[in-house]
Amino acid sequence: MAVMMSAQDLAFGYGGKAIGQGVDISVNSGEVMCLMGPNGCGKTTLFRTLLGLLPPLGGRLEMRGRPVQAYTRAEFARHVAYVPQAGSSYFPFTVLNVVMMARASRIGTFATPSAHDRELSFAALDRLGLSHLAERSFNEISGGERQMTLIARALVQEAELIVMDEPTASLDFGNQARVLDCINELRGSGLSIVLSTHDPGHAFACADRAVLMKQGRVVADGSPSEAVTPESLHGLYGVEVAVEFMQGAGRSICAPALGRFRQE
Ligand SMILES: Nc1ncnc2c1ncn2[C@@H]1O[C@H](COP(=O)(O)OP(=O)(O)OP(=O)(O)O)[C@@H](O)[C@H]1O
Repeated sequence: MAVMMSAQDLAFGYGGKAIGQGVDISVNSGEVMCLMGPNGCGKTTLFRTLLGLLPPLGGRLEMRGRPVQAYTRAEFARHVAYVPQAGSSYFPFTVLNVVMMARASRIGTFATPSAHDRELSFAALDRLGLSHLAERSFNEISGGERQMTLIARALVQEAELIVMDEPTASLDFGNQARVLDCINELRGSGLSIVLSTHDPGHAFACADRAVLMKQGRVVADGSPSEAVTPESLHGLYGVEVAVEFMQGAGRSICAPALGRFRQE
């Protein structure tokens, strides 16, 4: 399998101060990697570095065998798309226009989108079941719809790798499932995806690889069943966690064992 992005002995952080170091990870073509770790362990800082927004403080970071810093922003955007957390929105644009804006990396920032760009944007919305929202204001749709719109936006960028920062954060149960389903569908189409999550069960739901990070260092990296275990999760979060296969869901799920269970 071709390596899409790789980091070797990567150190990353802000203003010369390392938040993480000694990170060796690689994302293969068509692979979904799920990154997890406690608050403040450095997930977002690592993502900013992978996205070329922060310069590496040490080590090597390559996209398709070429240092990330050697790419121009426009060139890089043709390979890598970013899905930020939807949060609150201040985009006074229609959903279709928010998606279409991502075509800028293909057509030039100041070029006018063509009928083809419009068609592609509409098709991406349709693929995620959002076409009925195309003319609605991005400010006036729900958080889940916004998150899915941002995924559609990443798709029209036609990148090979999509980096998603906690794509299920603040989504209700149904929308979390829709986003995970959507990631699974994209995974089948050959795209590489790196996502972060606070629910280790998401690794079983949609990932080929799980990477566990603590205090800026990778402490486990493997298939979800190798890397996500009661022991590794206890080491990561300091709580007892049950990791069990659930027949009805067709995959393993993770649930913290609360006080009542600990005493049994
Ligand atoms: N702009 C910044 N300048 C300096 N330090 C920062 C900056 N942003 C974050 N940090 C620090 O870097 C560390 C890692 O933060 P980061 O946001 O990468 O963690 P995270 O794993 O994404 O956390 P969370 O799960 O809470 O989102 C934290 O100690 C944080 O205080």
